[in-house]
Amino acid sequence: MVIEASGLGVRMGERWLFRDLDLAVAAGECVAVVGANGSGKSTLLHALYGLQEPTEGTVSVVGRTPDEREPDFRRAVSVVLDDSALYDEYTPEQHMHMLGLAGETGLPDIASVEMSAGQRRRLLLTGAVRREHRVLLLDEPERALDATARGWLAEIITEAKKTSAVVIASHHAPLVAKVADQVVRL
Ligand SMILES: Nc1ncnc2c1ncn2[C@@H]1O[C@H](COP(=O)(O)OP(=O)(O)OP(=O)(O)O)[C@@H](O)[C@H]1O
Repeated sequence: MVIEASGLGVRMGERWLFRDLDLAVAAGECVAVVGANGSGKSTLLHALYGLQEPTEGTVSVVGRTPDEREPDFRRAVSVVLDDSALYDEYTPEQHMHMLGLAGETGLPDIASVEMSAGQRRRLLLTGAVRREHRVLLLDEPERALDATARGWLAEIITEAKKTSAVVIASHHAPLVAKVADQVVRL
């Protein structure tokens, strides 16, 4: 298994967001985490990336305890967790170049700060899926995307699944129905 969690639980103050959660995701599989606002979906993704210490239980991703500061871990794990990972002044091509990638993104050749929310999201998603990875973690990837881009999103996740283990948190039922092999409801 590329991603394994056993008896995982996170408590915020007095409240357990989730508890006794077991997860096993192999390469070629996508798990969709669904649930109401505030149910703990982002927190679970953060635990898989080492940004949230579990209160109880164990997590292993690519055979390691998640730690986003660790270069080998970062190399193996591609994420889109929020919109903060762009450089305001950089164009799409400059962002791809920074990731060691070339190629057309289909996005306008303007600084990311001038782009719409949906265009920025497409740029983040493009960078995440094009770089080599064994794990893909996407938090509400459908956010700000129009109908055409949502279709594209389902395609890039399906493509990414061919080589990696994928976990998405999503509120978009059609996307979950298209790409998920397992659904975890929080
Ligand atoms: N650093 C923190 N300190 C205290 N509480 C937090 C912290 N981070 C998240 N929470 C709380 O944990 C709960 C779960 O938050 P989380 O963002 O994981 O939910 P979510 O399911 O992703 O929600 P949404 O669908 O709105 O994105 C929320 O009630 C939130 O207020």
